[in-house]
Amino acid sequence: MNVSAVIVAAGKGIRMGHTVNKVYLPIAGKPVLYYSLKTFDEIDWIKEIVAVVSKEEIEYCKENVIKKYFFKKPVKLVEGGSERQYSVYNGIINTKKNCEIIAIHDGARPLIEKEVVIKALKKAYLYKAVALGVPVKDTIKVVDEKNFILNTPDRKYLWAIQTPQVFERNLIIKAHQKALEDGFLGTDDTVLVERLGYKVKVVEGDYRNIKITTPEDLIVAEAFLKNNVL
Ligand SMILES: Nc1ccn([C@@H]2O[C@H](COP(=O)(O)OP(=O)(O)OP(=O)(O)O)[C@@H](O)[C@H]2O)c(=O)n1
Ligand SMILES: C[C@](O)(CO)[C@H](O)COP(=O)(O)O
Repeated sequence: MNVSAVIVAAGKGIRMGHTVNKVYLPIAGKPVLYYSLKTFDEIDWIKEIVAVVSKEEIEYCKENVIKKYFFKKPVKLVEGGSERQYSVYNGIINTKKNCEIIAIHDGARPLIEKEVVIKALKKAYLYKAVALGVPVKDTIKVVDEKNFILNTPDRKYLWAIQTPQVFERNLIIKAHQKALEDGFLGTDDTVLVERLGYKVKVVEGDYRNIKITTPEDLIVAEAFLKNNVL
């Protein structure tokens, strides 16, 4: 397999409420982004890693993550955009043209496991577009603007979607370009492919593959790491 990984880390981490971008905050002594990169670095099918970082943090990332920790593969740093979708787009167009498959992952999901990524890559060869996800555990309500419940979707059809999301290179570039043309902004990458009329397969992920978003997520992530469950 010839796979490129695009790891997006150019957000601001506003919900974390910290002065430092959350992807550089430590978990068990190492930056969040280190763990996300490491998993992809260890997978042989992945031939290149493109990390998307904000312009002001390129030097910081080089010094404090890329040079400081040993990665087997070179990590190409490219600039992010004002929205996650624009950061992803800049990442995917900077992958090598000969890669067949692109795995897009949030730098803010450090607990992703190698075996889970490999499962998603295998399925991507079959289905062309896949996303990891887990069945939701809570009951989900649709509410109106005043928080009155409008309806209760049947939980057996509801999955919380994670990353990596894995696609054929041409398909995901086409989906992003169409979204750009239409001024459509999605909260993940599969929605852009859905808009083209393609079926996207959800592959069962891992409840531990949390996105570091608010301060308590750092505590949970550290607990998982310290309990040696990864
Ligand atoms: N303009 C952006 C926004 C987000 N991301 C990345 O997309 C992932 C998921 O986004 P999210 O958790 O929303 O991160 P932030 O945008 O940093 O968080 P917040 O919304 O709290 O500011 C993160 O790895 C983040 O760095 C990015 O590369 N470029
Ligand atoms: C892509 C994602 O991680 C899938 O769950 C998520 O949608 C990112 O959302 P955010 O708005 O950037 O937190």
